[in-house]
Amino acid sequence: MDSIKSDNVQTRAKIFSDKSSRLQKFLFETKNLIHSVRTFSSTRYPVHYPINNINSRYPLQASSKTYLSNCDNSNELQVASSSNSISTTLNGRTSSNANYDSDSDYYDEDLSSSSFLENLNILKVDARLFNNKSSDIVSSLENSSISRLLEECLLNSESHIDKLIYRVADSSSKILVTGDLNAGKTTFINSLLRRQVLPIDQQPCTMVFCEVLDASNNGDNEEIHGIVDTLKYNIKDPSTYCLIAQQDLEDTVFENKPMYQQLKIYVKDNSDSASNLLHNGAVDISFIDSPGLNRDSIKTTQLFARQEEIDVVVFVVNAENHFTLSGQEFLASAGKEKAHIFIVVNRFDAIRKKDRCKSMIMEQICQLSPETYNEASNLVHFISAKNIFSKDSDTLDFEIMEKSLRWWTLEQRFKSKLAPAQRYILNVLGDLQIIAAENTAIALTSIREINDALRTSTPRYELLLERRAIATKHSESLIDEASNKVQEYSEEHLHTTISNLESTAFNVSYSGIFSSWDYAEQILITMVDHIRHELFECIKFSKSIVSSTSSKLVQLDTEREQIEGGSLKENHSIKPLSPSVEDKEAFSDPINYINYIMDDLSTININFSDFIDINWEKLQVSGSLLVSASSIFVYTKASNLSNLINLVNFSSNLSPRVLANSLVAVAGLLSFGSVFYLLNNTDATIRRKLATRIKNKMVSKKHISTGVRYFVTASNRAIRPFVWQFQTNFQRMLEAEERKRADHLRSRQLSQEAQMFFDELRAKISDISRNVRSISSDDYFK
Ligand SMILES: Nc1nc2c(ncn2[C@@H]2O[C@H](COP(=O)(O)OP(=O)(O)OP(=O)(O)O)[C@@H](O)[C@H]2O)c(=O)[nH]1
Repeated sequence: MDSIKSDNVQTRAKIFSDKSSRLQKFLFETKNLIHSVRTFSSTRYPVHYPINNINSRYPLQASSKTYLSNCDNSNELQVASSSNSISTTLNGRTSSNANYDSDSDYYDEDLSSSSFLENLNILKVDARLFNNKSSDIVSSLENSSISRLLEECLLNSESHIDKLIYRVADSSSKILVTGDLNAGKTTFINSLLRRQVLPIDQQPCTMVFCEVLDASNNGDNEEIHGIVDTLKYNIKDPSTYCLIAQQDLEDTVFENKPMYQQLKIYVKDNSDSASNLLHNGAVDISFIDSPGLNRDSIKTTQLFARQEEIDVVVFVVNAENHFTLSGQEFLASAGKEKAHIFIVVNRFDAIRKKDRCKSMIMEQICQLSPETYNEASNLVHFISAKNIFSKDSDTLDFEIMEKSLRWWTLEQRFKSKLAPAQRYILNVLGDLQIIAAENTAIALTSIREINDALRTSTPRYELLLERRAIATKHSESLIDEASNKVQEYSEEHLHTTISNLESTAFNVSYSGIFSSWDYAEQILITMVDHIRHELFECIKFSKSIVSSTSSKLVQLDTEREQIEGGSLKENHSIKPLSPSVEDKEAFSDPINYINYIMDDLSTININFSDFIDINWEKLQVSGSLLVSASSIFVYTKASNLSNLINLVNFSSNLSPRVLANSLVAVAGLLSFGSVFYLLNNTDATIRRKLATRIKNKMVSKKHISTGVRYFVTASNRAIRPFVWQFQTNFQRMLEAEERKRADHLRSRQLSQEAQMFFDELRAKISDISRNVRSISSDDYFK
């Protein structure tokens, strides 16, 4: 009683307010932390669950264990491990099995538990969800899916913290007054208010829950609100309640027609603040008068008492009846929620043998609620509520009870409002610590593995770069080599062909002067055909060069494939050139050009001059002889022979006749010889002349150089795809390697980011946990 007397409500209220605002701050900080984890998980790095440990007998993976052993204060994790007292789950709900009123060491659990992972709130929920029938589902879930589950849990946790913040900030307290029929519950409340607010009757009369609140909650207006649906009730929205006139209150309370779930009665209490319980400057208290317990009402009242807002349950016992069966049943049930019940044994004035009554009732309390019995001096009061209204009566017991109730309400307020929030923060932070430790370990492992992979892949990458440079150069040189070969061969071959063109027609038979024309035609065809043939020989050679070069490139690509080692998913290796599909397209241009040359050569017509040798020396001899012979012949025939002889006489001592005959014979012989000579070499002349003309045409039209260019270009064109493919394959191989390296670097950066994030998270968790734990209840309960 001394402690009660010395109780300073204002001081306690100040302590409460201080703790409340600190706790609110830490709730906000915890919420921000959870939010940051959720955001980090959804945007940067899917946070890992220690999912493999759910069913494991081992509490943590080695890495996490290491962390825990290094943790500056392992209690903060172990706080979360409290096996029986964890009242919250990470889906944001408070467990109905929570028993945070059971003792004052509610956050000082057995810290030696090694299997706190099994008690990880988040995982406990998930493990139950998945482990029932389909444990395979867990292992089949992608990390990202599990992360999404975590994000959902975190979101729920954030909204639960919002509720806790609201609850911690709420300065009001609710006292539920219940008990047997006619025990004097209403009289008790009226006595506390020092005012006949609620109707009283000798018969059981209260049919509805009536909450009495200070009018300051309703803008200082005294009003009675009949509420049909308490969940929808909004004091600012008149459509959510019915205004009940003061004179109708009695009928409404006695009959509750129409059916209200609850009445809210706003009253002004004009007594001084020290004795005003409703609005006493420290805590705003409201009283809820409930219908007397019977078969019909007990369940409803039990449910009502279980509500979070109910800080204190006052059980009113009729001293004359002691505990009825209904009363006993209620206490047994309420004891599961609230270990301590404030018991008011009323109508004590009507008891004659007070001590006997007291000891009998105390015995009953000892059986029904041992915790209450242990605190009986504060929690069990024998009073006469009615006496408050009679001036002569002794009200000391009532006043003591009143102080006790106020003290107990404040104490319970701490327990019901602050302690759950405190415990929730520690539990959530404990869970986050485990997740952070797991993720730090995973991030570190990942960084180590990536570094190893990068270390291994760097020499290979450098080798590939080197090989590519060599291979590119080599493949390009193969093209140049091929071009040079084709060029050299074609040029030499075609020039030789043109130079030796004449000899190609030796096989054509010459049948004499009268078939010279046919012979010339045949020669022309033969020579042009030969040129055509030789041009195609050049193409053949070019193709052979293409083929051998492509084989070399295939060989190079095979060597490349060996370096690749089958690391690429698709096979792009170069296929050897099939003879059947030798690049017709690539060689279509030179073939067209050959046809063009052929067309051009076909314009060469046989001329008369092709039969005449244009050798001037021969032509002079033959010509002079022919002229002499012809002159002699003409002179002899045209003038007369004597003249001729005379003429000869001047020049010779021969007899003129002999001389004339001789001249004719000589001229005739010479003329015949010349013609014979000319006609006798016609085939050679034709061959030479035609060969020369063809050659000249070939040279003047630059057919050889152009043709060679076509062959070189066509060979290049045929080889180029092989070179491209080979170089592309190398490039693809390098790109795959670069992609792998880029992936590694990206993953490493993410892992490093994650490591930093979780390191910081762990530090912040430690910080908040320490601060939250420092909000001890000790100073409050002294
Ligand atoms: N003698 C005596 N009678 C009391 C005392 N308190 C209440 N009563 C009487 O007991 C009767 C019932 O009182 P209520 O306050 O209506 O009882 P209740 O528990 O609210 O009744 P229900 O809610 O209807 O169950 C009334 O006639 C009161 O006058 C008391 O301390 N001493």
